[in-house]
Amino acid sequence: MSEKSKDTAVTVSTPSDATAPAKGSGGEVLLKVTGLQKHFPIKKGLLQRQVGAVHAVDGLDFEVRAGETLGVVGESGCGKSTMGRLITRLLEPTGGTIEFEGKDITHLGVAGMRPMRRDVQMIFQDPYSSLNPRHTIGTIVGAPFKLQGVEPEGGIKKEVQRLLSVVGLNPEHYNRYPHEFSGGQRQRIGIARALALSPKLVVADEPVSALDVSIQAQVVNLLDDLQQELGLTYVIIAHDLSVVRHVSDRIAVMYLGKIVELADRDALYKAPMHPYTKALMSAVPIPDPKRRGAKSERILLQGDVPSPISPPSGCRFHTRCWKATEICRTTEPPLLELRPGQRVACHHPENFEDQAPQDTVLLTAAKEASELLGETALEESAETSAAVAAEVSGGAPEATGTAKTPATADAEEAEAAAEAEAGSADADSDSDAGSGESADADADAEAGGSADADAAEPEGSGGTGKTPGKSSDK
Ligand SMILES: Nc1ncnc2c1ncn2[C@@H]1O[C@H](COP(=O)(O)OP(=O)(O)OP(=O)(O)O)[C@@H](O)[C@H]1O
Repeated sequence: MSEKSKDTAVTVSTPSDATAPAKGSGGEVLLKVTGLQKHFPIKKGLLQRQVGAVHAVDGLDFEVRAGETLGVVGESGCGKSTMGRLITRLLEPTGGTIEFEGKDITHLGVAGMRPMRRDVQMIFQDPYSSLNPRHTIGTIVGAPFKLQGVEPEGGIKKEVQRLLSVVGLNPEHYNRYPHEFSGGQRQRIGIARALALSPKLVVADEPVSALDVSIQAQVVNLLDDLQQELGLTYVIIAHDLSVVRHVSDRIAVMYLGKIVELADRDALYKAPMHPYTKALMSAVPIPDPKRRGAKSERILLQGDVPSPISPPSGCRFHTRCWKATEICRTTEPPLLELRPGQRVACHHPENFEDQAPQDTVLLTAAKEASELLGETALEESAETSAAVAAEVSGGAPEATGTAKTPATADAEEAEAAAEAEAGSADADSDSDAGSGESADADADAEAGGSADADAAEPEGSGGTGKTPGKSSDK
């Protein structure tokens, strides 16, 4: 455990201590998602006839292993939150399957889900709306016990106070109301509520994005500590790559309802293979001023994310990709494990041998996108792709990625409800995007909703001090 843990107030003593799996991806598969889809119908007219659908999540395959943290990143609207709500079963999937500990929970009803609610909890983004202002902290954190009919040893009050100290809050504040706490503290209250029933999997949707930067680090460190102490498994959804890098063992990059790359954290940051991942990475500021000068080319993606109502054909990223060729427009690339532990859905991956070397003519959109790139970035990309291709195939790089720089390529014309369980409150699939979190706090309680924080953060709560810049130590 890192040094930060020593100075935190995290003093946990649960039976899970002894059995907490080592941090990493070596555990058993806890959650397995196959072909997961969520299409929100678009209805119009008096008869509310369906005229289309928002393809929010469109065929996800991944698994989460016990004890690991899977980070999920992507631009706004790519379906991250929908994915989180699907795997916690706050939304009913349109297609695909979700297995938790080997059990198919894809279409379990409210009663069937009840026992599972203990094992899977969710932390929401907004600490201000996820706690009922009329209830005391004791009532909020103790609600899951009542909803599940669980009587902890020593009584609910004692257990709630223990949970408050676990998340770095003063147990004496049991009778206080949410407005008496700072945002950071409220986030901790939400985390305490999520932990009440000793879940196995915690899905945190943007757990720190509403917080002041200085408080983000504390909450991230608290989550980290709790994972180590309690052997938790996390799926952490965030758009901030620095946060994701800090907390994750593996990272899934989403674009327009699909996973385009799924890899171990270090591999992903060292050698991203999907051009979209590369572009996302290039947008992360380099904190070290000495390194800022070097390789500072930014890949500026042109335009907005296309509409999920009618996503582009083939590879969904082709309308914004500087490497896109005809095959990208026509054929969807499968998510393939091109390197051990690194799955990528791309015909022309970075840092790897080209998957469609015969297809060398850039699309018009690709040429436009490439204008925004620094020459050096393109050259470097071509060079590394060619070199790796040579290494992998043991032969000459020939007409692989090298042919795909704008300088050498020829032009060519071408053209892209929820099942609201106790916790979901509102979350009706067809009508409310992210309302689950803003809804009634009690409702979230059973599902495990909570989360957020801000400045101040007085009573030396857990996870103080460290910034998310601790890089490799997680
Ligand atoms: N209940 C709903 N009804 C219709 N469309 C929805 C609903 N919920 C989400 N969407 C749409 O699905 C797409 C994915 O939304 P989602 O909130 O999952 O994305 P996200 O990646 O989490 O974005 P953000 O980071 O902004 O929250 C968006 O286009 C969104 O408008």
